[in-house]
Amino acid sequence: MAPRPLGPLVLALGGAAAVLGSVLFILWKTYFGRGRQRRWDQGEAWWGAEPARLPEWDEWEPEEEDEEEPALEELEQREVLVLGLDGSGKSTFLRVLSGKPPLEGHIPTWGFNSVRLPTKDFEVDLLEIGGNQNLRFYWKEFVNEVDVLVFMVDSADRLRLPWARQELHRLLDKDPDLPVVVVANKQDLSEALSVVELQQELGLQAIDTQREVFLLAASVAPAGPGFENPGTVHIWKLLLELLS
Ligand SMILES: Nc1nc2c(ncn2[C@@H]2O[C@H](COP(=O)(O)OP(=O)(O)OP(=O)(O)O)[C@@H](O)[C@H]2O)c(=O)[nH]1
Ligand SMILES: [Mg+2]
Repeated sequence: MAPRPLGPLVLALGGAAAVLGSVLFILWKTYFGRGRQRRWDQGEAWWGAEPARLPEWDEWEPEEEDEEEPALEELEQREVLVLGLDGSGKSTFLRVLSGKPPLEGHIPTWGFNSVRLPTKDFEVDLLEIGGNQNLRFYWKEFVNEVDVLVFMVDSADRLRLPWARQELHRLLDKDPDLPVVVVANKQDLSEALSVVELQQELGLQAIDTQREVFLLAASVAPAGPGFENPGTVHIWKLLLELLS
């Protein structure tokens, strides 16, 4: 039997991803697009909607509030964007950071995935955008909105390292001042490239020395027992330093 043509299906999936990406982009822009201000200001919904209007009847009297609600303590926000090819370990990183166990297998992120982690001085929003090829197109739209970029690399995925390199450099070109933490993930795997090899493969040695680019070896979810350093702690410590 002749193989069925995949063209229409691929087109439909591509179209769906494009629509999804646009919607996500709009959501992101309204959610993140107000700089570093707190986004849940009193009386305002987080998506920027108008607060509900009260009816304007003459006889209508609002009930007197006895006590004012105590103001929420203002904590500044910091934004970290987590990007990298599909399967590099972004969702796993967010899960482990927020104290959850890694999921079995790869469940692709078809859009955004975020966690908010409080610290003593500020709250850190970590936001992953899926690494699927259709979503990568939107990555560059977000780099100017954040304080730090984490770029996750699967150190054992040798075949796709040139793609990772290309995407990383596109992002570096987009915002020359953005601090970047490149995570050489999956160091627990025997076929993983070392940090020195990755520095070469990702073209990091050629980057302007003024620029803040860090390359950290990690294994955010080691396969099997016996791998001592899970690798999220030193990434988190570096992020806190960069965000302070
Ligand atoms: N061996 C090993 N596997 C890992 C590690 N980190 C993540 N994985 C596995 O890699 C697979 C993909 O991880 P995800 O976190 O879903 O990847 P992702 O970057 O979010 O992928 P997309 O959402 O598709 O962009 C999962 O099966 C994880 O368990 C690691 O440090 N070592
Ligand atoms: Mg994911």
